[in-house]
Amino acid sequence: MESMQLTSFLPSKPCPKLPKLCSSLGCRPFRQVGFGPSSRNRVKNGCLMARSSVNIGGVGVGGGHGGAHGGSGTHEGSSAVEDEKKEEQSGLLLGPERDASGSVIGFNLIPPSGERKVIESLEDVASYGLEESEDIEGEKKAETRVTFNIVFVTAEAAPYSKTGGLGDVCGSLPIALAAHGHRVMVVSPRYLNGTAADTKFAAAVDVDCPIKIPCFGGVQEVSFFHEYREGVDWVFVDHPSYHRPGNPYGDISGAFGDNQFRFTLLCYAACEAPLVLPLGGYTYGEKCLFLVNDWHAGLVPVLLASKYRPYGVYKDARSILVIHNLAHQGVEPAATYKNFGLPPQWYGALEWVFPTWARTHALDTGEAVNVLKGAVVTADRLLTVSKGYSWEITTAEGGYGLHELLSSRKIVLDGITNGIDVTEWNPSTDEHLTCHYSANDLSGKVQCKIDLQKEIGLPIRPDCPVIGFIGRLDYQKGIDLIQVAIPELMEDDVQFVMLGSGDPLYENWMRATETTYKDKFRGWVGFNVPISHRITAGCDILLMPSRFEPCGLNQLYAMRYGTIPVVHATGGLRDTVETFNPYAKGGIGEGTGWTFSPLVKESMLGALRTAVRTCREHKSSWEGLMRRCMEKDYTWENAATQYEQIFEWAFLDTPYVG
Ligand SMILES: Nc1ncnc2c1ncn2[C@@H]1O[C@H](COP(=O)(O)OP(=O)(O)O[C@H]2O[C@H](CO)[C@@H](O)[C@H](O)[C@H]2O)[C@@H](O)[C@H]1O
Repeated sequence: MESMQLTSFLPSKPCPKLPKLCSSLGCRPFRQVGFGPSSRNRVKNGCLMARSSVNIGGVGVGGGHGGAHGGSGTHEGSSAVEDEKKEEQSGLLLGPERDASGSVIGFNLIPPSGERKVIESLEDVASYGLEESEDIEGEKKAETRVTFNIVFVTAEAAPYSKTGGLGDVCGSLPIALAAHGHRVMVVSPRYLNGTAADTKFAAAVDVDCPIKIPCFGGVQEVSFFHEYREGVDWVFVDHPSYHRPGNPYGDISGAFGDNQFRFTLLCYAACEAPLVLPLGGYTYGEKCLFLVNDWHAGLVPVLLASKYRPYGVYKDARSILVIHNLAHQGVEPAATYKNFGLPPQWYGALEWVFPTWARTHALDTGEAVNVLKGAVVTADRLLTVSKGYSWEITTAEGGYGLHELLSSRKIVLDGITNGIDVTEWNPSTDEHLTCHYSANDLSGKVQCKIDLQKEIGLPIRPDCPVIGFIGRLDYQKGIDLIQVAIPELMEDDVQFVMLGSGDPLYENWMRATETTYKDKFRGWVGFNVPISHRITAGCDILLMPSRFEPCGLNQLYAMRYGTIPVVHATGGLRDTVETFNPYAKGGIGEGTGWTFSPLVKESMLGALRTAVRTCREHKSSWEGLMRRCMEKDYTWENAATQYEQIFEWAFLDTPYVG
C-alpha cells in the first residue's frame, strides 16, 4: 500500500513557468538531487527546480528567489534571477558563534557584501570554513545573521482568514521574518464562504500548478493560489472543501465533520509547495524550515518523517511545531488512521488512548488518533507562544494529556511571547477610531470612550469606569466566571462591554444580560474587528479571566491603547502583565495592570474593584499606569529575533526523525 507515494504528488501537469527548461534538459528522476555547490538546479517531476538556499562559497540565493525576498531586501516582487547571477560572484565567510563560556552555539555566514545569506544544511556548515572563524571575530552580530527558507503552515492567516490569535500571529510574524531577510512562504487554505470576506483573496492568482494528493482512500486534486505581499509569499491551497459558508472550522451547526480531511489536504499541499511552486521563478526547495502551527498543520512533520525522508527528500529540512493552543489536538477515532495515507508502521506516532474515565461506554476501547501528538513526536523542535505556557504544558494541569510526552522533549521546548502588529494597533493612527491619542497626549482617549458609549447605546458618562472583554466565547476564556460575577459587579457604578462569538449558550446569556442591566451592560455578539478596536480604545480596563492563555493578544493590544489589563495569572498573561505597585519607585509606582489568582469570583472581583477604585480616585497613578503600558515594546521585531535563535538551533541538530 505504501510503496513510496510521492509519485502521486506529481504536479498533474508540468509547472507552467518552466516548460522550456524541462523539455530542453529532459526530466531526471525525482530524487536526482545534486547537493554539491555546482548542482544548483535539479529536475523534479518534469520541472526544472532551483536548488534551495545558498551554495556556500558560491551562489547566494535562498531557494531561488530568496535573494529577492531576503538578501539586501532592496527588491520588489518575487523575482531574483538577476540577483542570483550577481551573487554568484560573491563568496562567504563562515564561523562559529560562541556564548560567554566559549561554547559554540551557532554559526554565522557572512557575505562580503554584508548581506544575509541562507544556510543550506549542516553539511554546508561543516564543510566550509571553520578556519575562517578568526576572520569574523569582532564582527557585529547584526551583520552575521543566517537566513532561512521558512514555510508557515497554518489554518488561518490575517487578513485573509482569522477567527482568533492564530490568524493574527500567522499574518504578522511572517512579515517580520521576511523583513529580517528570510524567504518566507505562508501556506493556508483558500476559504471562500460566499460573503464579502472572499474579496480578501482577490489578489491571489492561480499559479496553475495543481497537484494530486493520495489520502482518504482516493486521490484529491488541489491547486495553489499565490500573492506576494510585504515580502512574503502567501500561498493558498484551493479545494472545494474550503468553499462553504461559515468560518474556517465550522458553521452555526458546529465544527465541520470533515476537518480531518480538510487539514490533511493542507498538510500534504504544504509539503509539496516548496518543491513544486516556482514562486518568482524559483522553488523554495528541500532545505526549508517548516513552522507548523497547531494541530491543523500537525501532519506536516509526520509526513516529512514517514513519506519524504525515507526516500531521500527533505533530509535537510527541519520542522518546528508552534503550539498556540493545546486544547485542540485533532483527535478522531482510530479507524480514521487509514485516511491519512500514512504507512501502517507509523500508526504509533499518532496513536492515542483515552483514559478509562473519558470513554463513553463499556465497549469503548478509547483508541483514537491524535494529530497534534504526531507532531509532538516528530517535529524537530517545539515552541509555545510564551515562556509561561511552555512550562504549563509540561504539567498535568496544563498538558491536556500530553504533559509527559512534552516533558520528555523539554530540551527542545521553548516559549517566545507573541508580538503584535503595531501598525494595525496604533491609537495615534487607528483607522477605526475617529479620535486619536498617544502616550504623550492622552486627551483623545476620553473621546474614544464617549464615542464607544454612543455607538453601543450606553449612557454617556466620561467619568464612569468602563470594563471590556473581547474574545472567543469559550470555556478557555473564563466566560463562566464573568457570568457568576456580573450580578455583584453590576452593583458598582461601572459599565461593562463584551464582544465575542462562539458557544451559543454564552451568546444567549450576553443578550439576556443586556436586557437585565440596560444602563450598564452591552454584549455584542459577533466577530467584528472595527468594534474590537473601538472597545480596546474606549474602555479603561480590559478583563481577561482566561482559564489558560498560551499568550493572549488582547492584553497586549489593550496596553498599547492605555487600557489597563486585569487578568488571571496564567500562561502568557502572567508573563506580560505586571501587577501595579503604587509605592514602588518612591511613590511613582510601577506595573502595568493587575493579575489575580486563584481563578475564582472573589479574587477576580477583588482585582477589578481595586482597578476601578484606582481609575476613579487616583487619576495620576492611573495615568502613570497608562503610560507605562503604552510604552511597552511588544513589536514583532523582538519576537522575530528570538525565533531566529530557535531556527539556528533547529539546524544545528540532525532531524529528530531522520
Ligand atoms: N468577536 C470578536 N471580534 C473581533 N475580534 C475578535 C473577536 N474575538 C476575538 N477577536 C480577536 O481575535 C484575537 C484573539 O487572540 P487571543 O490571542 O486573545 O486568543 P486566541 O485564543 O484566539 O488565540 C490562541 O493563539 C494566540 C496566538 O498565539 C494566543 O495568543 C492565545 O493565547 C491562544 O489561545 C484578537 O485579535 C482579538 O481581538
